[in-house]
Parts: sequence; structure tokens; C-alpha cells
Amino acid sequence: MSVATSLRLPPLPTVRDLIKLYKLRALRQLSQNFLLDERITDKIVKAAGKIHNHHVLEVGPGPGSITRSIIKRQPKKLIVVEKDPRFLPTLELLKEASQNHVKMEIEINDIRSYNFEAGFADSSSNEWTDRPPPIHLIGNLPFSVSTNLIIRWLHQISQKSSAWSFGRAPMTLTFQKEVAERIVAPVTDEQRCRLSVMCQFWCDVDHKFTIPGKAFLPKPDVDVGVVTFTPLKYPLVKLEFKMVEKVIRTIFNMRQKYAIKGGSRLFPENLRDELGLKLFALADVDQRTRPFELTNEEYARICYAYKLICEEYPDIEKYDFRAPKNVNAAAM
Ligand SMILES: C[S@@+](CC[C@H](N)C(=O)[O-])C[C@H]1O[C@@H](n2cnc3c(N)ncnc32)[C@H](O)[C@@H]1O
Repeated sequence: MSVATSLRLPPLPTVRDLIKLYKLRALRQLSQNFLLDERITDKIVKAAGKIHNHHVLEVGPGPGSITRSIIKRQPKKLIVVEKDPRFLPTLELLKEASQNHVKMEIEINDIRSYNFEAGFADSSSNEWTDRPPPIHLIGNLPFSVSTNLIIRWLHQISQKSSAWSFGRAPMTLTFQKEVAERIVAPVTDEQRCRLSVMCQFWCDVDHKFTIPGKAFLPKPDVDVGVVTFTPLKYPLVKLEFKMVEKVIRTIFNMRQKYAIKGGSRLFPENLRDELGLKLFALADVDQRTRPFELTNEEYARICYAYKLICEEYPDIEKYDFRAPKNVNAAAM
């Protein structure tokens, strides 16, 4: 075993004991499910790759099971961001026990308000097209939070901002198994959806393994997938994130129909037929393909074609078929 994996923490009560000691009942409203099996938390951290001497941010550490597995690998700095203040005493205990080996910072905060630039200020950075910087994000979050968070983080990746102002920092996150399968779903896969295309536009994604629901306390109704994301050196689109998201969402809105049916809804009703055809012709994409049958490259071409049409008809960009009629009328 390498030095990086051999760190033994001084004897500490187990996470199970701590949960009892501090009466840390999982809160349903925060969708808390705790992992107690060290072999599984070690496996999650191993999936993140080399973290020895790197900066790691763990989001949602809860009572600290994954945190222990991270500490054992001796990162240079470990930042934990936890929303629920009840976990502060157990996290303080871990910080104290590991203080001679790892610089640990505890932030009781919502991850969405956390300032990554400040947290990683003492880390080195790498050029975007160089290898990833020595920074990792790891988290076992509630499912709803992790899906929203990955969209938010993809947006920041597209802007090379926040944690990604330091380079292509990778992430290791858990999702409901079905969501993990959707994230990595290749073309023609029945799970392929908006999330697949958005994630694959900006990241290399890998569904590493699945954790059975019974490994959690309390047991959720579903199994859990561990997914790694490494931002691509060359994203498949270089367009404004919100515009790309709108195009992909609108096309997948009619999943079982030909893609042109959903794609046409990017345009107001009176221009729908004409501009829908133009969109697919400009993108050189067969309009009689279903959304899940389109490759990432075809989606990228559709986004660029949409951008061209918006340049020709500037008001089109403000049009959203889901918005009430009067909002669209005001925008046009
Ligand atoms: C599913 S539990 C996992 C706890 C621990 N990581 C484990 O694996 O046992 C998710 C944790 O994320 C925390 N959390 C939820 N939303 C959060 C947010 N927006 N920012 C930071 N932490 C959050 C919850 O309080 C909880 O501790």
C-alpha cells in the first residue's frame, strides 16, 4: 500500500457511534442517507483518482464517512461544505484527529453560496488544455441537489469560472442509478436525454459503479450510481450555455417524435415550419431522426445553426414556447 493510502487516523468512534452519540437522525426534508461501509466510501474516493497532495472539496460530508476515506489518502487540503450544522461536532473531531497530516477547513454553508476561488486560492492551476489541476470535487448529495448542481457546474465549466478558473478540475458525484445511466447514455440508448447531451458536451463522463440502496442508512428506494466528470479540453460546443440548454431541452421535449418536431418549437408558430426546416438543413441533420438517435456532434451543429438563425432574426432568441403568449409577444 502506498504512503498516500496508509494513513491511519487515531482511534475515533465509528460514524455509526457518532450518529448515536449526537442523535444525528437523518432529516427527510434534507434527503439525508448516510453511507457507513468504509469499503464503499474508500471505493468512491478511489474512483476520484490520485488525490494525495491535492486540494479536495467534499460537498455534503454529513457525519463524515467519505471524509475519512479522503483523509486517509492525505490530500494537501480538504474543504468540507455542509449545510446542516448538526454535523459540525463530528467534522471537528475528524479535523482534530487528522490535523498533523491534512489541512482541513469546515464550512457550514450551502454549496451554492460557497466561494471556490477563495477556497482553492492556495492551489496551483493549470492551463485548460493542460492536464487537470490538483483539485477534486467529491460528493454524495441528495439526488435532487446533485442533478441541479451538475447543471450549475457545467455552466461554470463552460465559462471556465469558479472551481474551473484553475483548470479542468474533475468531479466524482453520486446520483440515483437511473440518472447516472442517463448522464453517460450514448446515442440510440433509450436513457439518452437532455442531461446526457449537456454533460457530454462539456465533460468526459464515466459511470464507475453502482452502490446498492441497502448500503445507506436509512435505505433509499433506489440504487446509487457513482459518476466521474472530467471537463473536456475542447468542449463540443463553444456557445452560450443558456442558449445550448434551451435548444437541447426544446428538442427533447418531444422525445418520441422526429427531432424536427421539437426543434421547430424554438420558433414562433407563424415561422415554425419554415425555420424548423432551415434549422435542420443548416445543421445538415436528417429531420426524420428521433432526439435520442442524434449524436452529440449533430446536436452541436443544430446549436450553431440556431445561433445563425438568431443572428438573422434577433428576436427569435427571446422566444420560448413554454412562456405565456403575452411574454413572447412582448419579446418579439
Ligand atoms: C445523502 S447525505 C450524504 C452524507 C455523507 N456524505 C454520506 O455519504 O454518508 C447528503 C448530505 O448533503 C448535505 N447537503 C444537502 N444539500 C446541501 C447543500 N446545498 N450544500 C451543502 N450540503 C448539502 C446534507 O445535509 C447531507 O449531510
